[in-house]
Amino acid sequence: MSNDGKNLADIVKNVHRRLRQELYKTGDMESVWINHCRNVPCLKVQLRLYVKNKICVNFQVLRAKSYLFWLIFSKIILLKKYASSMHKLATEHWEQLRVSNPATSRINWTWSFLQYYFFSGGLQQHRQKSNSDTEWPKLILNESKVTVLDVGSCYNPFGEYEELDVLSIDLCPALESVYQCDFLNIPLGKTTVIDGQSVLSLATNQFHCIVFSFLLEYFPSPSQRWTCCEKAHLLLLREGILIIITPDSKAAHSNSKVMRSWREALSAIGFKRIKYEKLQHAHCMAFRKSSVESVLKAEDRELLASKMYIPQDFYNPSDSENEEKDEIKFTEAELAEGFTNLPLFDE
Ligand SMILES: C[S@@+](CC[C@H](N)C(=O)[O-])C[C@H]1O[C@@H](n2cnc3c(N)ncnc32)[C@H](O)[C@@H]1O
Repeated sequence: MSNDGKNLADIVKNVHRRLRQELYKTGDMESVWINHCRNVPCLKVQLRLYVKNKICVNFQVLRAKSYLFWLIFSKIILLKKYASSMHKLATEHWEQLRVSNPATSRINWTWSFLQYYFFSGGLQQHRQKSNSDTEWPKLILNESKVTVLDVGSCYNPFGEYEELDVLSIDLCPALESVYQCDFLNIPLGKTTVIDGQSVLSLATNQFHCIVFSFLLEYFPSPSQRWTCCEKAHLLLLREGILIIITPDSKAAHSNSKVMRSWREALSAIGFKRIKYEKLQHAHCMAFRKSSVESVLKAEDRELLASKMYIPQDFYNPSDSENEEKDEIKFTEAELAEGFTNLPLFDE
């Protein structure tokens, strides 16, 4: 990979690493998350507030406000930089590989699975296989389009497919075709509400497909990943599909324990894994919403949420500046290595 590509990948990885460090320091994932994404969608409001408060006579207060403003502003810049780096990495560097070797592409994989499931009889096959007495509702495609919610979309990679009706959302979108939305905290209700460039709420039982492509490892805690999967279950139509793609450049077996653990957690939510494939740089999985909402006890939920771990969750953050160097200290270092890298391709 070129130096430019490596630099872009470092910007992306550093944001993930910083979140994990913050969580280790404070142990409070809620405040870490609020801090991370606070005010991202309301830069205009922040600027207005700041200008209004500039008349404040108390110098200390003004200094504190300036500092706060600087903090907020630097965070916004950080997330914007992340968005543009991720966009460039995917569309310039990874795209070259997609063209030369289409089998390596998570986008191609997702599209070919959706074609099979929704347009080539896959849905019917799985309905029969499920051996359920339940009367399955007919999953209807509106105008023959598959409704897709692409969470953490960044640059709307699925927008190119005419057969898909895609709602792309991201904490900090790289493009205007992607709506701003914090999926972790978005309210779910009867209708989807969009205001300008932001999604304010999402309707349950609405989507044929939800995509988490390179999303879950962004979160520093297993329970945040679990929350996303629970939300996906509520938002999907019955028999709908959750696609999860997670980066890993190692051989399939190296992280099979992690993938098994995710599968168990998702099964408890009501998702059945119906397709798994290891591509050169990613694990690709399709989960089918096979049951209506399950009622879980609080202690079971906690245990199940912990199953959504990734190896980096166990790093000592004081070592994390030199994460790669320090891997040898961990018993699961082998396992962890694959996940410390977003796909970094050797040229
Ligand atoms: C590694 S990028 C993946 C981009 C794209 N899906 C792909 O496969 O190339 C992860 C994206 O998830 C977004 N993200 C992280 N947390 C999110 C949240 N709570 N709600 C919405 N998007 C989120 C980030 O802003 C980032 O753009």
